[in-house]
Amino acid sequence: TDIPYIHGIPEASGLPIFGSLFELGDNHSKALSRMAKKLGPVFQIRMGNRRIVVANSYDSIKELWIKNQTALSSRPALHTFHSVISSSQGLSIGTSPWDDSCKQRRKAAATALNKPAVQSYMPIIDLESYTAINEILRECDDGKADINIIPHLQRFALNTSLTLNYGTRISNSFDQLLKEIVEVEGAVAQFRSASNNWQDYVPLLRIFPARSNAANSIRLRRDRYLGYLLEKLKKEIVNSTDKPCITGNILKDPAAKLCEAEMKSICLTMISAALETVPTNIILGIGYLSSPHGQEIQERAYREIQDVYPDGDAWDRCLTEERVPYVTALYKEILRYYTVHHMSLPRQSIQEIHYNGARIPAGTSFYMNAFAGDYDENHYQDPHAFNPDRYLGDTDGTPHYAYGAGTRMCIGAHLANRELYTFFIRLIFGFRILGPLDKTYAPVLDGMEVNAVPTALVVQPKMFKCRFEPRNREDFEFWLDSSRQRAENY
Ligand code: HEM
Repeated sequence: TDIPYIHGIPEASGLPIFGSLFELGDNHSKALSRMAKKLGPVFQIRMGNRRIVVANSYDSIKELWIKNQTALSSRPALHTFHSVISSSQGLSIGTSPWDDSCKQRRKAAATALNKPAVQSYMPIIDLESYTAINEILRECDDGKADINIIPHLQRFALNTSLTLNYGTRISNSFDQLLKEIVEVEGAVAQFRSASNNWQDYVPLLRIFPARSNAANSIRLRRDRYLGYLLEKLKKEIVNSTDKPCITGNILKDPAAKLCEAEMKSICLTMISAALETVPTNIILGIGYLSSPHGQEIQERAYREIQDVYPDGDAWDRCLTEERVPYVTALYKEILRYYTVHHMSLPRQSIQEIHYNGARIPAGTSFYMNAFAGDYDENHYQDPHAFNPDRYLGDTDGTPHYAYGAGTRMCIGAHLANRELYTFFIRLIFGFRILGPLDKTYAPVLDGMEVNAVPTALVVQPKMFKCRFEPRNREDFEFWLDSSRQRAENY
């Protein structure tokens, strides 16, 4: 193994050469939780020739990821992703080992995603959530039609990412470029998934070229659209027809200390990071709200929105303030309950870590079983129940591990929270979300079983349908009109 056996940390038994790869199967989070029942919350496993320390409880994650955050600030380099997929456009921030360039890119991106910056992007969230909700309104047939909302939400996420980065919007759901980006980014995520790429752990498997060829073809397709978007923006800047956006700001800023490759890295980070995570949480949240229990949650949220906004101006006011605690609690519970990155993103230590008397050497890989941490019965009361109330009142510390934890925690969390809040305020204020008439399309509600592709990096919701019954069409048209008018002036 890359790192020798670590004394003082229990070890899962495994096979020669493959280690625990067979036992881990398709669903790493589930398999690791099973192993944790025998071995305790923290143990070491071998995946091929890599030794990995895995944390499976809320407190052990806190101890390793937060208390030891300086030591745990790097990311491991994996063959498929780091040598094949990323050889031309560079690495995204979330896959970069900790070095000066990573620090600089992380800092630039974090500045572009801090609170004041995010507030300046709210017109984009206004426009994109308006567009998606308007589409749902046109399709809903006053609550009589069973709707699959996934395509609407994919377009919302992609347009938000593209507009933030390049000032570009795709005006039609069925645009080729949209399909291409969604397909390629989905495939890239598959290459990052730990359970899909045995050649990352067993070097012998790299002599079979099929997987590398597939990764190469995806890389070329990704290069094509990233290049197209950047060139388009550069032309717009020359013609002074560009819209304000992150990449444009960096391109135009002579003081920006980033080279072209670093800027490209930020662009691909922003596109890939938000593309699946935000819409998946919205989709899963809508699925839950459409259930019988979801009806109670919606009605309570609706009442609380009305209490805060008796004049009916929640649609606009949610862009500038977050004043309905129950809706904040709702999106936090959606983030915890579904924890869409079950295994977060892998880490590598840069210093020795002392844990429970064991000395874990620098250079060790660490996996966070975030789903297990977010369902830890020693931390959450009745974790399998969907219950926004757990986030009301004084709640100390990290509410959940959906955004990871520590030094390399998600830097888009604030933007994502604002998107989730805006979307749910608008949806719940505008519609009653109901289950489908055709019950074969009812959503799966279990946080783990809802995932159609357990090997994927981010949960892929199983397809479901639901109905949207406008609470008051007249009010709705008025709100949509206010967003439309703002969009025209944007
Ligand atoms: C609900 C939506 C989102 C979820 C659940 C999510 C989740 C995560 C997770 C689990 C990590 C790994 C953290 C760790 O290792 O501790 C991460 C990293 C990251 N996320 Fe997010 N994310 C979301 C939205 C976004 C958005 C909107 C952006 C930016 C536009 C973004 C940008 C990033 C970046 C740049 C990193 C890498 C940080 C680093 O490696 O230093 N994320 N995210």
